[in-house]
Amino acid sequence: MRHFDLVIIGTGSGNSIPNEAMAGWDIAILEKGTFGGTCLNVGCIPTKMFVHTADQAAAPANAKKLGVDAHLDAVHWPQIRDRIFGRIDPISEGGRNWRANENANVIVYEGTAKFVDAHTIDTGTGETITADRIVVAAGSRPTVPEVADIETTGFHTSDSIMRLDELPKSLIILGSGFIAAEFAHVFSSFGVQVTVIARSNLLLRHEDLEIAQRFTDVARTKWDVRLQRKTIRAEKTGTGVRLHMEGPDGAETVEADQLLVATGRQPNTDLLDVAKAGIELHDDGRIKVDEYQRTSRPHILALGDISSDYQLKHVANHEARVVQHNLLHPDEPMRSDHRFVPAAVFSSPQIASVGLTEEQAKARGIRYVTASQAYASIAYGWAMEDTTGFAKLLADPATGQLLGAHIIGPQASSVIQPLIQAMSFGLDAKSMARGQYWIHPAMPELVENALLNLPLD
Ligand SMILES: Cc1cc2nc3c(=O)[nH]c(=O)nc-3n(C[C@H](O)[C@H](O)[C@H](O)COP(=O)(O)OP(=O)(O)OC[C@H]3O[C@@H](n4cnc5c(N)ncnc54)[C@H](O)[C@@H]3O)c2cc1C
Ligand SMILES: NC(=O)c1ccc[n+]([C@@H]2O[C@H](COP(=O)([O-])OP(=O)(O)OC[C@H]3O[C@@H](n4cnc5c(N)ncnc54)[C@H](O)[C@@H]3O)[C@@H](O)[C@H]2O)c1
Repeated sequence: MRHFDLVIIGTGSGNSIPNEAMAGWDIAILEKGTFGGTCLNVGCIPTKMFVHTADQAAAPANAKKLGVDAHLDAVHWPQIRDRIFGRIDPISEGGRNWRANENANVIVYEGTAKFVDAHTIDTGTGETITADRIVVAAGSRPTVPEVADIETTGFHTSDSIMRLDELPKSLIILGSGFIAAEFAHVFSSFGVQVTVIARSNLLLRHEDLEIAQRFTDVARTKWDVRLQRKTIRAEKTGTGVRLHMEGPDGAETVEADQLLVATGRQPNTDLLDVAKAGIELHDDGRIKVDEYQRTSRPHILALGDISSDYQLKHVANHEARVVQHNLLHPDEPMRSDHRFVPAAVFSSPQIASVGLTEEQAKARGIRYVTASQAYASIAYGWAMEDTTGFAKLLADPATGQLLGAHIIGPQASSVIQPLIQAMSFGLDAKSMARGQYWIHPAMPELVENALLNLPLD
């Protein structure tokens, strides 16, 4: 049986761990799917390439209020799809070739790995291997909700929807989180009739309440938004799919050409038989790790979606850097820093957030002051004629330190970055607002004014 110094399961963020300092180590990398993992192949990167294209497709309709008559002539779905994957697929293949053929100390096993015991792994290729240390970076996959006949009716998830043969005329999106919000924007901007079905009374319910409320209000002007619906059954029709639901007004149905299920993601621990390694799990199936990314078996480390509180690529990458350091420097390990984890929803409008929501501050009994600033009241907001965007901040009244920042509106994912920086480096709101120039009349004036609006001494 072949023995390795290090085995890494999963080629998403896990693939970034082997570096030159490990050139003398025997390393095995195990992958069951497409090399490069979720973000590159079916996640962040293709979705944002579609979102940018959707922003362009939506631009003519938005230009009207500025006095510009423009018209969207056509959306060439196959060309868009092939442009995006024509760029991504070679990157994945190149990454695979580099690891498999050009890294002298790395062997790639392409199969579904399973633990045999805490040091032994069945690679799923017919070969079983052993290792001194193991990194589990096996990610997550879409959850399919319990809806009668959904499997036989057929549906898409984020894994398949971006590779459709043709653009549907209509699309039902089941779910109301990140993926639902982003794909609703993409497909509706391409002219598809979109219905979004939510169990709760708001879309993006994890956001600060005022942000989720505003997003839901705007969404209702563009998409058929059905809130507080329980989906009971799916049914195949001559042209697509019909869903049977229970809602506030009783039973109802909705039909479309295609169905996208976007109801969350589950960790891939079940595929790995982790019980055989004696690794402890959370109730939701995630691997339990300590601040050094060590599992309950200290020679096994875990990172990213399979263990993290956050299903975000920048978090998986951060945790991979921590794991890499701790493998190389076991006597001087570093801790993961999850204090100020930002996230953005690349929909329309965009949303970005970091730190506490107002509801979390209240629930935890944390003292806070809050202030908002509308895009409509800054000069660049006038330029864009924005009427719905705003920034909302929470700060500690005693120290002026920021506790949370939430932005809904144009380029929110970029506009929020100085607030993430201030929180990460402990800059208080007043020093931040008045201790630097803010380029006039640019979008970050939204942040400057929100900071100045905070009722701080
Ligand atoms: C549609 C979508 C859009 C997203 N957009 C964003 C975004 O804009 N920004 C952001 O921060 N995050 C985004 N995310 C989340 C982000 O993609 C994930 O948090 C991140 O990719 C997780 O990385 P990972 O390394 O933990 O897992 P992954 O990248 O999923 O890698 C795990 C790998 O392990 C392999 N594997 C699993 N089980 C086994 C096994 N038993 N044996 C061998 N191999 C196995 C899998 O095939 C996979 O390749 C998005 C996710 C989706 C689905
Ligand atoms: N921009 C980004 O960073 C980005 C983009 C996409 C995905 N992601 C990551 O991927 C994860 C998965 O995304 P997601 O949108 O699938 O999950 P999510 O957790 O964001 O949202 C899932 C939604 O589905 C709802 N839901 C669950 N079961 C349901 C049912 N039976 N019927 C109707 N609704 C139901 C939930 O209430 C929730 O609103 C996200 O949590 C996020 O961390 C990030």
